[in-house]
Amino acid sequence: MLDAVSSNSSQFRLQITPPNHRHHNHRCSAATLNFPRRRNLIASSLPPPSSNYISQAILSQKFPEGSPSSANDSANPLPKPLTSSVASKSDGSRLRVAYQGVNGAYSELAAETAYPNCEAVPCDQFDTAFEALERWLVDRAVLPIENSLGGSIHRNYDLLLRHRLHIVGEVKLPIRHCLLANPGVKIEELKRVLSHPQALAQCEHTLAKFGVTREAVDDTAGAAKFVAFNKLKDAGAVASAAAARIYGLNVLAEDIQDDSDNVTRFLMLAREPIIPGSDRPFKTSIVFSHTEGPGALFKALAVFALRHINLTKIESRPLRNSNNGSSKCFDYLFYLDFEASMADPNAQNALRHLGVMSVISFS
Ligand SMILES: O=C(O)C(=O)Cc1ccccc1
Repeated sequence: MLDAVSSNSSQFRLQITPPNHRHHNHRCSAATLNFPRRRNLIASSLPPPSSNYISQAILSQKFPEGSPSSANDSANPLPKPLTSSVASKSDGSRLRVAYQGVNGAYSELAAETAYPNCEAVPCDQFDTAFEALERWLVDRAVLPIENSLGGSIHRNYDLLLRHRLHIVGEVKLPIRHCLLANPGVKIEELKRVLSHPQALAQCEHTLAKFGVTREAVDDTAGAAKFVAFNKLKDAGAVASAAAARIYGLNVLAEDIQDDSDNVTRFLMLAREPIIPGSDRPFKTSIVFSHTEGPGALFKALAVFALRHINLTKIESRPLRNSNNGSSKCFDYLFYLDFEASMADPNAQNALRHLGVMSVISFS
């Protein structure tokens, strides 16, 4: 159930009460996946692979209508045409962009950077933001996916697969953390510091020097709000300077991240995919799985290397419930980002090859 809940700061914050077993049908239940049949997979209706060896799904792009295909590839039909993405609302109203956290969170800043003049909508949890998008309560959702110090935000990779949404853009934000406390409180008086786990990890060494214990909460601005509203004297928060202004806290220390070069990459999600073009650089995200075999991953990556397509990121996540009672404990999903548009036949062929490879390997 999706409810709009009024928060103390006079704005709405979305909360969802999940019905029991809500996500059960989203779990992976077999050792191999046939992505195109799984409705929770985000974008693509790629033709089902002919074997279980490699299956794949496109996270961020689909093939454009009428895209060219070479004679060699004509046996393998292209996925269905795209629908167009909505850049701004036709009635002139502001784009509503859901983010996890409260006013002053970095994700809010990411939303405003990606969509200037948008209405950023705070949500209790990521699931809430995603469901708000799925239920047309908002037009976009924003999701932090990786940080230059803390690495990938694994939970958010998993979330991408649990929802039928499309990646339509990304922003990279420099993150400058501050240590915040109530007016009059000195650093020496702080016993604990509250923040998002990623923020705490990014400031690990600095916080260790201050001799405080770290307490993880849902978001940085939420930590600041909690410290302020409870007028805590022994607790501070790691959050942005904007959060300090919003909740009336003092900035005790600036730039407390362990490395000044601290950047977080956020994804923008929509219900509809964008139409990939060739007018500007595009990036495509896919997810695929493969079964065992020497060099399986090497061969999968080679389809891109052979075509001089640059990979920008690879991440693996365990495939849940894939064990099936066998002695093998781990199967993986691979998330891959590459620098090419799906309007580019070279990229189309690479993905076909990824599928075709499975036929070759099994025959
Ligand atoms: O908690 C926040 O403010 C977020 O938006 C998540 C986050 C936390 C730390 C760095 C970047 C994003």
